[in-house]
Parts: sequence; structure tokens; C-alpha cells
Amino acid sequence: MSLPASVRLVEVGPRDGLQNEARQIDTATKIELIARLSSAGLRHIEAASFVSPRWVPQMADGAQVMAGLSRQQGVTYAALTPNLQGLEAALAAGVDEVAVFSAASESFTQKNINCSIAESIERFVPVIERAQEAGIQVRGYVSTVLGCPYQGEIAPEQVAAVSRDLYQLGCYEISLGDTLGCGTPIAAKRMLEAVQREVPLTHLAAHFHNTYGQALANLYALLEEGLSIIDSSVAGLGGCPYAKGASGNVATEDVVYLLHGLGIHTGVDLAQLAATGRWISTQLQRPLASQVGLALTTDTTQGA
Ligand SMILES: CC(C)(COP(=O)([O-])OP(=O)([O-])OC[C@H]1O[C@@H](n2cnc3c(N)ncnc32)[C@H](O)[C@@H]1OP(=O)([O-])[O-])[C@@H](O)C(=O)NCCC(=O)NCCSC(=O)C[C@@](C)(O)CC(=O)[O-]
Repeated sequence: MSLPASVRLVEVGPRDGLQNEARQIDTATKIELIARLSSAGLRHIEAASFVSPRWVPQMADGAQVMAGLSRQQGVTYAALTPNLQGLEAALAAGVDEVAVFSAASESFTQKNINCSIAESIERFVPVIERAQEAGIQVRGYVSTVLGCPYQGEIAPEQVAAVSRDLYQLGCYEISLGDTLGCGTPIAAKRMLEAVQREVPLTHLAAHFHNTYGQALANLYALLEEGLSIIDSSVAGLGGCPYAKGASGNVATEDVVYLLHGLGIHTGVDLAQLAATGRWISTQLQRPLASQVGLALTTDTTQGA
């Protein structure tokens, strides 16, 4: 067992966390959430999506969110861009990094971005070229890596093939999404093993939802394999509009508590993060979906 000494956290709450909220969230709340997250020590924050507002209305104010940020030094403010139109909008808004997104499942890709996996890869070619010209890095997401809401089981080799294609196109990092949150540790390890044959481990991130309560167990399994980049969402916010029934991402508070307990450095102040989780849950009028966040509201002896 060789656990990493530190983990880089990618906070996806302001994007993945909020994109599925039914009630429109005002831009000022999104901006304040991002500010609080950076104050808590998060250094990589997915702040917006430049996708079709017809498909995901909640993310329609990406440009205003970016314009309203008081940027902290050393923080990367990233956004999703499914095509050139999104990329141009993101560049105009001043994002630091963009992400393209496909999936290991054909059906999910059709539902999510209205094209096949092969078409998505073709569509990303000019997006990545243009982003590189503009001097910004591109992350690549592969969704449904441990199961698909429409197709069921997904072969690890299929995840590996899409990851390889995105990496070869120029994505500097591939984030592996258990969109449905249905994976278990051995399946997660098998999937990682297959992907590692195509993409170096240091360029892989885990992006796990917690629908079946397995996300922390799955993350621990991959930490044991040496994975050191984790996506998570404050207060366990989130869900994908095209994966019905899927719950939020693993809560950042829960991940930080686990990592600190393992002696792994994150740079995050857990108490401040937990306060942010409570704050945003109150703003959204939804129950706090972080076990650690809940524990810290009653047990103030637990610090970082
Ligand atoms: C990809 C498209 C645009 C294709 O959608 P389409 O309808 O095939 O696009 P189109 O090119 O035919 O254009 C149709 C209309 O959309 C507009 N349009 C076109 N592109 C843009 C854009 N970028 N920004 C703003 N508007 C845009 C375009 O201008 C046009 O407007 P009209 O002329 O009809 O008025 C659409 O399917 C889409 O926006 N999908 C995004 C879905 C999404 O955001 N899903 C959630 C994020 S993925 C996720 O959550 C998973 C992840 C990443 O977290 C990992 C995991 O958990 O697994």
C-alpha cells in the first residue's frame, strides 16, 4: 500500500453541484460560494459551464459569474465547454482552464451532449486546438466509468479507450466520472487498472458521485493504487441532469476528513469548508449531504 503524500482537490460544487438545482440560484450566491471555497483553501474550482442554456438553464450565467469573481492568486477557475461556441464564450469570460466532456457509454453521450462518442472526440479537436492557442489547459471528463443509467455495465476497456483518445487529443488530465455513483471498490480498481495502461496515473482524477454511499470506499481503493487527484463537491451538492436518480458528488468535507485522517496533505481548512457547506445548504434550502459536515455541527472537538 502506498498512499500519496498529498492530494490535489478539484472542487466542482459551483458547477456540478449547482447545475441540477431546480430553483434558479442567483449569480451573487454562486460568486460568494466560490469566494468561500477559495478562502477555505481550495485551489482548483470549477466555477461555471458554457453549455447551451436550453440544456442546462442553471448554468446560463457563466459569464456573469466569472466577471463577478474577486480572483485569488494561485486559484484556477475552470469551466466546462462542450464545443467551440462554449470555448469562445469561456475565453471571453476569462476562465483559466476548460474541460471537455464525453462518456464511456454511447447512450449517455447522446443524452448529455447530443452526439456519439466518436463525434464528441471529433468536436473536441478544434476546441482543444483553440484552447491551446489561447494558452489554457484542457481537462477531459469521461462519464459513466462504473455504470450507465441507460446501458448498465460498462467495460473498463471502453473507459480506457475514451480516456486514451482524450489524452492523445491534448487533455492534460482525465477525470473519471462515476456519474451514477453505483461503483464499488474492486470495480473501481479494475477500471483504473485498464485506464492506466493508456494514460499515466499522475494524469488521472476520480470524480465519484455518492448515490449508493460507496464514494469514499471507492476513493480509498484508488488512493491505495496511488491516485492523487480527486474531484468533490462541497456539502455533497449535485447530480447530473442526464442521470436521473444520481445523487451529488462525494462531499468535499468527507474527502478532506478522510485524507487528513490518513495523513495526506490537502491545504484545506476543514472547519472553514464545513461552514461553507452549511451556508450553501441553507441558501439552497436543502439538507446538508456531508456526513462530516453534519458531525461538525454537533461536535466542535473535531478539527482539521
Ligand atoms: C453540446 C450541446 C450544446 C449540443 O446541443 P445541440 O442542440 O446539438 O447543439 P447545436 O450545435 O445544434 O445548437 C443548438 C442551439 O444551442 C446553442 N448552443 C450550442 N452550443 C452552445 C454553447 N456552448 N453555449 C450556448 N449555446 C449553445 C446554439 O447556438 C443553438 O441555439 P439556437 O440557434 O437554437 O438558438 C448540448 O447538448 C449541451 O449544451 N449539453 C450540455 C449538457 C451538460 O451540461 N450536462 C452536464 C455536464 S456533464 C456532467 O455533469 C458530467 C460530469 C462532467 O460532471 C462528470 C460525471 O459526473 O460523470
